Amino acid sequence: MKIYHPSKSVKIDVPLVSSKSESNRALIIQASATEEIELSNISMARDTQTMMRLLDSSEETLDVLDAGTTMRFLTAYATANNRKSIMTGTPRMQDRPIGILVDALRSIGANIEYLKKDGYPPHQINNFEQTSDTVNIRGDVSSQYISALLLVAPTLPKGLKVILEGEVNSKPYILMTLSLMESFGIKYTWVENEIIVAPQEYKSGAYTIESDWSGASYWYSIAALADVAEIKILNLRENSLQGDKAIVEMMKQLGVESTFEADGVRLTKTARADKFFFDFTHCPDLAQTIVALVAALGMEGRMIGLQSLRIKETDRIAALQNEIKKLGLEIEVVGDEEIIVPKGGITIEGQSINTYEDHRMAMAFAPLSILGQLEIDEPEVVEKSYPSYWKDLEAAGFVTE
Ligand SMILES: O=C(O)C1=C[C@@H](OP(=O)(O)O)[C@@H](O)[C@H](O)C1
Ligand SMILES: C=C(OP(=O)(O)O)C(=O)O
Repeated sequence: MKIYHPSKSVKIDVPLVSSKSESNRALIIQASATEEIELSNISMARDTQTMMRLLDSSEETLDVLDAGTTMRFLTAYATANNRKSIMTGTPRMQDRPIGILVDALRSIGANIEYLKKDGYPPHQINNFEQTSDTVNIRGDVSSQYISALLLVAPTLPKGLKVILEGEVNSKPYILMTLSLMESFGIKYTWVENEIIVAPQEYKSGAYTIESDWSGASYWYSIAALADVAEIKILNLRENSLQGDKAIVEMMKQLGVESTFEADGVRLTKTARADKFFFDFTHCPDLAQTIVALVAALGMEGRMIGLQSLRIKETDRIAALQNEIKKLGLEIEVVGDEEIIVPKGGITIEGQSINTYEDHRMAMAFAPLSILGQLEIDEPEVVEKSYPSYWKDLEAAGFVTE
């Protein structure tokens, strides 16, 4: 699909998609509760629609497609509810590790077998009888394993003590899980590296899902690149549960100021710093937006804390390196966790971007089409988290054909 922006002036109130991370947690809580839970503004993201469909399904095989949270949260949920299931997904999902979660569930009494490769989906969940109230789990691969355990913890007969080992990455996602649990009456303690959740029931309540801060990042990139930007993103809150609100801080270096209003956040252009630096350990989903943007602005940048990018929808470090190279700039990758963008700049006009079946590759590069016409491969990948992305961009004056 070709995309360009004829005027480089963007004036819009964006009706952003709602958060798939909040939605998928809230849906597991709703399914685990005996009392009524009312959820509003559930995300239209495919990952959330898949979660809803599978929670309602009576089939034995649960195919999550490419949804990481759906795979991890449903693995723990099916186990805790003694729901005999085969968990599977796309070929890429079958290459995304799940062994740390399966080992944790096995250590408290689950009987789970791998059907292809040890440590990876597909896997079969058999019977579960809780034999222990304590799990030890490393926190440096994916926080989703920890959130998955916590969401079911109150419903386990013995409750759960989760002992976190080593570094904990993506920590705001764990805090989001606990905050949402707390909204439905759950008490917990987190002291040093131990999170304790006693057996208890989720209480009735209502919750409105916030818009998606990860999706907001593409609008910040548009604001930074446009000549004129009058952009307001609707339904974002200053006291968000989402760690990707870190985009507000990050974009101060990249020339965009945020002002919170009652119904959303207003973006204004300001001066930018000479060099960009940020640690993405706790907000990995923002990395592609920012690497692409810094390259497009011709700035020098250093991004660290990127270790989880290699095991997401694609190897995102390799994907960024390949695509930015096509635009004429060699980014430097240091080990598995750091990218250095050299000062210079890129050429956009007439170039084409491969998206590697990764929604964030498409969404992170599309804003660069303010600077020239781009071709974006497999535009439908955005369905995973932000199905109305292209429609929203068209409303902001982008032309797609
Ligand atoms: O819990 C969540 O909702 C998520 C956690 C993060 O994954 P990791 O914990 O694997 O970094 C993030 O990348 C993903 O998009 C959503
Ligand atoms: C990594 C992501 O999602 P998940 O891990 O849930 O597939 C993402 O949305 O960028």
